[in-house]
Amino acid sequence: MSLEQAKQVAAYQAVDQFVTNNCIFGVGSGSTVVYAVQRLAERVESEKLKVTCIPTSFQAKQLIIKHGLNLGELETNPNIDVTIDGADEVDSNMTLIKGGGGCLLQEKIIASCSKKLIVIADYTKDSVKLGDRYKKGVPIEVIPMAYVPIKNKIISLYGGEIKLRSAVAKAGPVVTDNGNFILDWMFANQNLDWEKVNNTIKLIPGVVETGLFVNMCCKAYFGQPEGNVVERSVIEK
Ligand SMILES: O=C(CO)[C@H](O)[C@H](O)COP(=O)(O)O
Repeated sequence: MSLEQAKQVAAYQAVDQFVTNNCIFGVGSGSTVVYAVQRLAERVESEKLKVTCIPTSFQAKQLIIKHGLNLGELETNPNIDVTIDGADEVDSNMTLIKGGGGCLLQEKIIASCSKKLIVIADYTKDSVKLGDRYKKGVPIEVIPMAYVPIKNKIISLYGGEIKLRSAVAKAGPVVTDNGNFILDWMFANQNLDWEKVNNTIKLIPGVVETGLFVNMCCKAYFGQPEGNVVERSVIEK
């Protein structure tokens, strides 16, 4: 089974288990979410479901419109029932790295307004410690004028290496949906307390948001090479 098929089975299973009639549904971003929206559109059509979709990015909004789904706004729907989103890496505590696609800020806002955040991913995202599998580091969205001091402060606090994310089909940096830059922090120490790190980095002036999602995700679906899906839930402490 290809990686794409692994993404698809995870997405379909999550949508089948979590989307119900009249729900307010947060739509994540990335390539795996494309399959979730496809499945949602099929179910809305065949079961005549009423679902209001709240996007986490320009891409998500386009997907909702393309599939003829009901597009809502956070302003009028601040209480989201469930959000289904992708992730770049999920560790054994269900801490996530997100933002590989550059949409982390709106993704975190939507996740924070959701009763449940469900992750869908292929098996390559399932790891024990952050950095085991995802090698591009933690994305950090920053105000453009502050990217150099922010970079220096993070390095002096925790070490590692930081790159300003470059655009692919444009000269210069990636500019997010919110008009900001992204720093990718390749941390050197995998044994950090990610909650503390997230809180500390967020206090640096000019940092808008980090791609560390700590204590936010309650369940993850990982599509496997054999075609089955492994489900992992947060263990209550
Ligand atoms: O956080 C994200 C975008 O900001 C994505 O959800 C994450 O990068 C995973 O994407 P994909 O499903 O394409 O692997």
